Amino acid sequence: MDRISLREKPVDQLEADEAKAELTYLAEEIAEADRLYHREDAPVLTDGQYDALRRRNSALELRFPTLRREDSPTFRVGAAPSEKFAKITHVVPMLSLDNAFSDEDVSEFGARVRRFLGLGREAALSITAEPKIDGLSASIRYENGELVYGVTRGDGTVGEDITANIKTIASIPNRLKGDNIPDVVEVRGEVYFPRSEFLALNERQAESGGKTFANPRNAAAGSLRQLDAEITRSRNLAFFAYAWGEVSEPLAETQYEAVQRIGSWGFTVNPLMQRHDSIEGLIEHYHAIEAQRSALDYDIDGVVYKVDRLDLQGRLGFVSRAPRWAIAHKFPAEKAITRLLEIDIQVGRTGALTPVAKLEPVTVGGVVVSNATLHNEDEIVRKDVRVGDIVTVQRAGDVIPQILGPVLDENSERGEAYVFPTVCPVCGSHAVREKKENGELDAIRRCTGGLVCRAQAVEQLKHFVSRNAMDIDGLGEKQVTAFFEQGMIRNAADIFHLSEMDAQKGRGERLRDMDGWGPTSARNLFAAIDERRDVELHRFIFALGIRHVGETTAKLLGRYYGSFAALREAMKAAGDANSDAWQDLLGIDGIGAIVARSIVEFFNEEHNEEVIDALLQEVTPQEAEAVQTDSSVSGKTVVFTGSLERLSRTEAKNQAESLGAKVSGSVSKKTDILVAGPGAGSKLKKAQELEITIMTEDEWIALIEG
Ligand SMILES: NC(=O)c1ccc[n+]([C@@H]2O[C@H](COP(=O)([O-])OP(=O)(O)OC[C@H]3O[C@@H](n4cnc5c(N)ncnc54)[C@H](O)[C@@H]3O)[C@@H](O)[C@H]2O)c1
Ligand SMILES: [Zn+2]
Repeated sequence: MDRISLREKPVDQLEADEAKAELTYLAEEIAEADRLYHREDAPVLTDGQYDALRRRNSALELRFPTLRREDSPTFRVGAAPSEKFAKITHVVPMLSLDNAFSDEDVSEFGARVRRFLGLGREAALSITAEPKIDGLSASIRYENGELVYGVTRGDGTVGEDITANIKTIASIPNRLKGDNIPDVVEVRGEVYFPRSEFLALNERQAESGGKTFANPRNAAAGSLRQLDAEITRSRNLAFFAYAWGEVSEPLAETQYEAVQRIGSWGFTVNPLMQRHDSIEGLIEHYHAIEAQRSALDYDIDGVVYKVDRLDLQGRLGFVSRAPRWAIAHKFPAEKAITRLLEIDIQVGRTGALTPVAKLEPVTVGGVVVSNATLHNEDEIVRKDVRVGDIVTVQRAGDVIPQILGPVLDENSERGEAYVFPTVCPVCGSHAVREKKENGELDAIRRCTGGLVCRAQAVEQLKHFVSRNAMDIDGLGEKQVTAFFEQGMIRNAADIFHLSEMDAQKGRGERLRDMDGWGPTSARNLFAAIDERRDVELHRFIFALGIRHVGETTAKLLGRYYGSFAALREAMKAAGDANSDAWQDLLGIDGIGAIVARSIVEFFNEEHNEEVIDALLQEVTPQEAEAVQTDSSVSGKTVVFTGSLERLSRTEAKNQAESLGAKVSGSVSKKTDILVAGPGAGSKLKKAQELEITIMTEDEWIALIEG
């Protein structure tokens, strides 16, 4: 999700219309993140990124109160319940919490509460502090001590009915214990996934081909929000009670006592909950909890403070999505220090080379980390991370831990600066960084050996056989992946040997004997493959999977060069940046420098050449559909410039091409005709210098119609 990069402009420098646009953007972005996180249990942002979006939104609304949207994230909690579940409306809404990120934020919270209540600085104010459990909240309703239903928070007003799932959780009683039980009580708290179970769950999931989870919170959400409660049961979820919803009688006078009372009914309440009379006391306890964090069997992401007296809570009430009497003091991201053993380069399915740090295993926030990302080449340089260094690793509530940088002192003995490979570690082809539109280098280095690179093979093969490429009947993504996995094809050329290889196999081992195949379908497949041996040129070019070359570019290339041999020869020549071939390629209307460079790199990578040679043994791409060769402009190179009045640019271009002309975007010695409309500038001047035939639009039309 590239879109989430925060706009950098300081809030106090924004104009109202900019702020308005940004508020719209933030509302959409946050709503989408909420949906993915709360409903799909599949977040795409880190919690840090998400919190930053919300903070920016609040800052904007503070500065431009009138621009606050009706659907502002400030008013919203969570996400609407999923259609998968029946809905239950909360009698008492389930809200979120405001966040504090620093000690000052906590002091400010205390001051705010005192101001609101009209309490002087000396007046007593007791506040509880307890871990903020990173799971998902649920409300469980009891009538006369019997469990009636369980609900998720949903959007705070309406939640999802998860009664069957809740009943499978051992730490949630089906019947409340003791004799001190209200007629009606909704116990609220957090369902979480014990850490001790988390790694084991992921291992089991991976083995059985199921979904693995990024962290215990997602595992908890994914396990609880199941249609099949037996799956929930198998997951050993746990629950901490810390709050309540509707009650038929007051539970106690204070938060602390109310929670202890809930505990007496058979619920687990958190043993780290304390009461303090000063902000200093709270912050001290915060640090004490933080220090134990990695030893706890549950993930926590902060400490929640709540005004202890329930009568004061009642007076303080709520602001939009959170109570005024509570705040969550979030922990900074978790860090640890360890040694960087090695930098591994992994090649992705699209050829991207990603550096992965191999670490001496270390526990970060309760999870053993032995791999971390280094993002890309520039990051390694910027942080000057070297193999052998002691480095700081961070895990910020998200999936992949990252390396922050080396920890150095005068005595550090360091290795050489890391040199990022310029060849693909998988296939040995060149790996290059593209220049972007703005002239900067792309952060990602990619393998150019698209046709030979094992890392890219499956994706390449899928593309090769796809509908708009070779379009082989009966050979789709599924089949080609299966053949690859069975070792029957490694690259595109192998497809054309399938039938031959198959014929050499013994009885019971041939394709016709395989699951899902039979004599007819196997025969049909081989026939379909044979039929595509004389594929159209543009399909063949597209099928090669050259980066940036889509169907349109493939057609342009096909039309311009006419045959595969001509294209290939020209591209080899274009490897020389001073060549006419390179200028020619750049001149093709519709092909920019980035695309051109990528094509040339592809054809000049020797590994690709081998596969192209092998392919050409099997496939004979047809010459581009014969264009009219007897027209007055066939074979001529034409450039259009200035504004055209009778034809649109595209029309003029298509027409010229269908008459066998080549349309170029720039004037060179090779240009035969320049069609110049009003407003023509530098191209006209250049054509005059080169003494090229110059025509008006009318003259051009007369020429082609004549
Ligand atoms: N990564 C993403 O895309 C993404 C998207 C949405 C939300 N989030 C995460 O969720 C947070 C916002 O979600 P939220 O609205 O649930 O707010 P929140 O998680 O910051 O705080 C409210 C919740 O804390 C929970 N909680 C845990 N222990 C508690 C305790 N002892 N007392 C009271 N409540 C306790 C309750 O479930 C409550 O609903 C963000 O700060 C972010 O970390 C991430
Ligand atoms: Zn490669």
